[in-house]
Amino acid sequence: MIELRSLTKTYGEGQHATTVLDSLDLTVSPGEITAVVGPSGAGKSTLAACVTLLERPTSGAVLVGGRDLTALPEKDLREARRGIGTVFQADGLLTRRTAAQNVELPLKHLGVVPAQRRARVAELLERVGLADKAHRYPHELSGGQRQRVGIARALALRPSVLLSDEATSGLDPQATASIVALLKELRDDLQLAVLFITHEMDTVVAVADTVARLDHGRIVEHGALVDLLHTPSSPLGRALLPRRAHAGSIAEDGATGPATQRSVWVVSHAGHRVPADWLVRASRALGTDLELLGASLSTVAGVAVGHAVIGAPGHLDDDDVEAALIGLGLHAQREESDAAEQRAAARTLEQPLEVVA
Ligand SMILES: Nc1ncnc2c1ncn2[C@@H]1O[C@H](COP(=O)(O)OP(=O)(O)OP(=O)(O)O)[C@@H](O)[C@H]1O
Repeated sequence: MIELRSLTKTYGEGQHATTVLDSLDLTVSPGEITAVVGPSGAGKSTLAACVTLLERPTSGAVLVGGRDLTALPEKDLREARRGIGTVFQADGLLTRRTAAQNVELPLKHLGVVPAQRRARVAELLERVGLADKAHRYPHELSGGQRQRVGIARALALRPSVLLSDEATSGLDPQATASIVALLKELRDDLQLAVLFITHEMDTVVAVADTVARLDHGRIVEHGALVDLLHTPSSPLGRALLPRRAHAGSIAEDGATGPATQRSVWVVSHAGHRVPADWLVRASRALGTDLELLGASLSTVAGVAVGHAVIGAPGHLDDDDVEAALIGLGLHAQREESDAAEQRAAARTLEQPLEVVA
């Protein structure tokens, strides 16, 4: 487990002081992946540096397994840092060493005897799916494979916490997916507490159990991923599952009549409670057809989540439409947008509708 308590980092002094981390509290439990997201300059890199104590926090505590790292003198810190394995964006592998030799380095520095080192390296490479690449040099490996070697090296000293600082940034989607799968496996098999710092929202949705949003050095939102995705009032929930533009019958030729004669609703789809045929049921309840204008739906942690944009004929009362949708377990919010905006949105549609099984 890793606990950050009132973690504060201020650079400079007096008039020139800048507080980059501001009384930050965060706990990641064993077997949990917590993603920390935030815009550029929010303090993500500083957080990573303070967690490993490469930067000394100005105040506050970093506890790993209940032990406060900030209270330790430099000589004891080295040993305590072994509790945290780190993986960075640049894999940081030594180019003239093989994958096995790179993984072996922390064990060598610790003075582990050669026979044990070899056994542990073999076990680690097996663990990350690279047993057959032990003797390859970094330039002979793909980006994803290099990052796997980095993860194996980070695990060499059996840490209880894994800090991933933009570890998947710059990887192609396939390699990212394979690293995400590996991190989840490690979370479950080794009961690691994983602090996953990233700016990639798609990856957060794929990997995180909980998400914290960092802004100006403070955690301004924090919660379980699925809860955030089901909370339309949550900026983080919205950012994690971006709404696709409207599509379909909002055509330039106004084939279905002027868009102003219809109300447009954004419906958040919380799959565990909503019947699959909710659109048909809502239409039936209202005695008229609702139109599906666009949707972005996917499955997270086995639950269908996402947004749909629907159009309701203008003669319907807003309260009735809302009641029909809410009655089916949906969140519904009427969109204030004029026809011109809707046509623009239709033109900017990027992706086809994803169909959820
Ligand atoms: N050594 C330093 N001295 C003064 N200010 C610093 C120092 N390091 C970082 N900062 C400031 O702290 C703030 C947070 O920086 P940080 O690099 O942690 O943000 P970030 O969220 O990682 O951003 P990015 O996603 O762009 O890497 C920035 O405003 C930055 O200018």
